[in-house]
Amino acid sequence: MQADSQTLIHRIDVGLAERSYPIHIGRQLNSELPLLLSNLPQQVCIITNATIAAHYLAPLQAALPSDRTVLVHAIADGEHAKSLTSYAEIMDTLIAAGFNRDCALLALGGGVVGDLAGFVAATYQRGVDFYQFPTTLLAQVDSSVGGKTAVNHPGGKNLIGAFYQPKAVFIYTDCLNTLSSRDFACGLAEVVKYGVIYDAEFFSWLEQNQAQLLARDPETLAYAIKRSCEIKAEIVAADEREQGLRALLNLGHTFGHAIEAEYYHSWRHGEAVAVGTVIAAHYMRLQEQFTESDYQRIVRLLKNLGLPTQAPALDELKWQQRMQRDKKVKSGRMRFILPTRIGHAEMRTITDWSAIWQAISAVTEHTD
Ligand SMILES: NC(=O)c1ccc[n+]([C@@H]2O[C@H](COP(=O)([O-])OP(=O)(O)OC[C@H]3O[C@@H](n4cnc5c(N)ncnc54)[C@H](O)[C@@H]3O)[C@@H](O)[C@H]2O)c1
Ligand SMILES: O=C(O)C(=O)C[C@@H](O)[C@H](O)[C@H](O)COP(=O)(O)O
Ligand SMILES: [Zn+2]
Repeated sequence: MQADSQTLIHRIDVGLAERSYPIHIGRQLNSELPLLLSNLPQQVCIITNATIAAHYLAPLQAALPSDRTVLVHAIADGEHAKSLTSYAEIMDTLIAAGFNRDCALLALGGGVVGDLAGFVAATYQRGVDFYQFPTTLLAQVDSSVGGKTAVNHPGGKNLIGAFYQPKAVFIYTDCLNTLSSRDFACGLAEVVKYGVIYDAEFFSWLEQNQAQLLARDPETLAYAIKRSCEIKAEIVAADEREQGLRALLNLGHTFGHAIEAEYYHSWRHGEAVAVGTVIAAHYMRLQEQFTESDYQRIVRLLKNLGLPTQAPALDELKWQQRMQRDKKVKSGRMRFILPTRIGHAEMRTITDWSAIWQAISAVTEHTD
């Protein structure tokens, strides 16, 4: 690994035939960036929010070729901005500025900005180029890679969207220095996910490197991001449209999305995924298909990384209604990603609601 903060550390390719693209991982918006962006079209729109812009808009603008027409569109900060309203506002901006089909959109931000900008890119004039500049850990390890783009609907998370791949992903790990501890932990929830579903060795590495991760040690972080992107790239290349393998990336999300949809003002995606992962593991433990010791390892690691492991109180009917809107539901039957051991998970159809409810109840925080 290079120690020089100006150079690229890693490049990973997402292999999707003619839609393949690189993930560049470096420390700072660096000297290579102008070269990597030299093929940008004439019209460029950066989509971001004010919090992120305050830190990273100027360096990104400085790295763009100087003769381009650059528009900046800032959305509101927060999950509520991943909406059809924000989507329509960006469309208005692009149309008012006369942006053509050969424009490019740059998503500068976390998962909210990336998912929304990607969906705009997928649909503006039936599809324009877009580039991801993820600035949260969650976006660097997960949402910027793989082409799931979406907005939320009051009925649920990511209900309106498209599979649409970026042209390239540019990850700069020093951006994480300005991220809050809470949002940093959210990214770690998705990092832990990769260990649980796919790579037992990586899970053990996370257990052994908790302190360095929490201290945001650059080399430790670079490895965690690289390994996460490698796993995601491999899964996406094998199953871009989630016909099978890719569904594993949804571990904990059936439960997590229900919590998020009900409590989006107070719960973050990564926090809800952490709790959802615990519920999934607890369900399997109750079925005696997951060991007590693996269950305890997951709970301990998530807790140590600063994540919640207990669900908020939520009515049984609300859980059921929310989970019925999950995109994995097939012929009216719920399907879940369930770990069988650390490093391996499977998708299963479960028709016995009482068994699911038992796992949810056991993991729910009781305030009385
Ligand atoms: N498309 C996918 O595959 C995928 C994967 C995982 C999650 N998601 C989606 O991602 C979203 C969550 O993303 P998120 O956790 O990045 O949340 P987010 O985008 O809301 O960002 C979290 C907070 O961090 C701030 N922020 C961003 N970068 C910063 C920086 N470098 N320094 C300081 N503050 C910074 C943001 O302004 C925001 O307040 C959810 O909507 C989730 O559904 C999508
Ligand atoms: O890339 C994927 O595939 C994922 O499922 C990654 C998840 O972490 C992410 O939260 C995704 O947006 C969930 O997708 P959804 O299909 O359940 O909306
Ligand atoms: Zn997720």
